[in-house]
Amino acid sequence: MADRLNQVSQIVSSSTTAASDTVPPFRVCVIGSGNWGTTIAKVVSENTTLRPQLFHEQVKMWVFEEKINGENLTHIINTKHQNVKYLPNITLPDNLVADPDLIDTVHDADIIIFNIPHQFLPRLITQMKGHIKPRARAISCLKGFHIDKVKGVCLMSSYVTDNLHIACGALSGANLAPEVAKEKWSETTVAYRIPSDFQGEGKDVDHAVLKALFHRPYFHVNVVEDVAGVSVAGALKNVVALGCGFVKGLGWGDNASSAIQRVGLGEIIKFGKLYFPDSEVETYYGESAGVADLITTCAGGRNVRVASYMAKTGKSAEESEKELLNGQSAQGIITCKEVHEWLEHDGKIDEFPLFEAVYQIVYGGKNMRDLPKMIEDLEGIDQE
Ligand SMILES: NC(=O)C1=CN([C@@H]2O[C@H](COP(=O)(O)OP(=O)(O)OC[C@H]3O[C@@H](n4cnc5c(N)ncnc54)[C@H](O)[C@@H]3O)[C@@H](O)[C@H]2O)C=CC1
Ligand SMILES: O=C(CO)COP(=O)(O)O
Repeated sequence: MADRLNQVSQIVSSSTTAASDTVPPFRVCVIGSGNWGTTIAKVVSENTTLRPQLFHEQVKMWVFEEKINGENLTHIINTKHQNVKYLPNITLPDNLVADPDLIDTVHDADIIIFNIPHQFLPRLITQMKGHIKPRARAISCLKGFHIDKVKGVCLMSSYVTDNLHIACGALSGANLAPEVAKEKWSETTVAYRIPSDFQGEGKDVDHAVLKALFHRPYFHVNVVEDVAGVSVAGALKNVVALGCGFVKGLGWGDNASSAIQRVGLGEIIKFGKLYFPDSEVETYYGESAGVADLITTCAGGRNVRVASYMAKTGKSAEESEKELLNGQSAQGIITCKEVHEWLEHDGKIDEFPLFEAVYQIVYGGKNMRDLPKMIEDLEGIDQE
């Protein structure tokens, strides 16, 4: 692995770079500083230090500024090298610089990594318009969809491309941030399609460059082209995780959780193939972004914890998220609504009974004890 990554650096350093606004060493920035945003910023900052021919060492991380005990979070990150609110007790590299100014963070970046709760993306994109390099490249680590009544269900990476006119891929996998931040081994999938204005090997971002940016000894990267499959799986597993959290909170055990995951995987693939026919079934089974992320999230993610708390306390999803997560976001709460709105608009609600059941429990006051009835065809069976 080290040899392959060194080869990339050599190709880049030996190439004659054309007069272009985006050439190596690439400047990298991260938009977002939550639990995963800060973790990924740590990962890439470690790699930019290691590979100076390929990347500028400094990585800027845009922070939605807030006060912690009267002090700016950016100041705390830049002086104590810790994100005390969203990733406490993890030391961040010195070359990672927190910046509260979005435009200052992105204006000179060649690689923009989006990593915020997905509901905030449209507002940030609006602010970024006209302030980025025209040939910047992007990777979205977001999990969720944008629903457009005309275009339909839209990937976050497509939202970036449509609005900023830059190529955007996706990173997703079985990656609970606290484990990655502690450098416990995990895998991830990076999906990126080489754009038509690709400048050539050694002069532009390609799969090898992305591997060099994200791969760490504790964070193993597989790079593929299937942006849709990676993104759909990442978004929808959060909805399934809410279902698992309900049965977990009710004390129904592992068998029940597996049943939800089984149905959930089927609905994820069906949704993917229906709305993103180019997405590959192999991605859902064979990549970390597929079934592995489903399993890890349903075991110990925030969505499962929030839903379990709802089951135990009878509190709403929003209250539970607020009480449990200290400002972090359980993205399934919003995603199940997006999915419901789209399926209703498209007349396909009946084909996705688990997604609809989760939506109805979160927003429609349905009883989570009825989940089995809501997702199985029990016609002709007497219900006790
Ligand atoms: N945390 C995890 O384990 C993983 C998360 N993800 C995904 O990564 C994305 C980002 O998640 P996290 O970094 O964990 O975020 P998070 O759930 O920790 O959210 C907190 C972040 O949201 C920011 N925020 C709050 N209000 C805001 C506003 N009005 N505008 C902009 N930002 C605002 C906060 O400043 C903070 O940086 C999500 O889509 C999530 O599903 C993916 C893999 C792992
Ligand atoms: O996406 C995740 C793991 O890959 C994190 O899931 P949660 O948001 O449910 O913690």
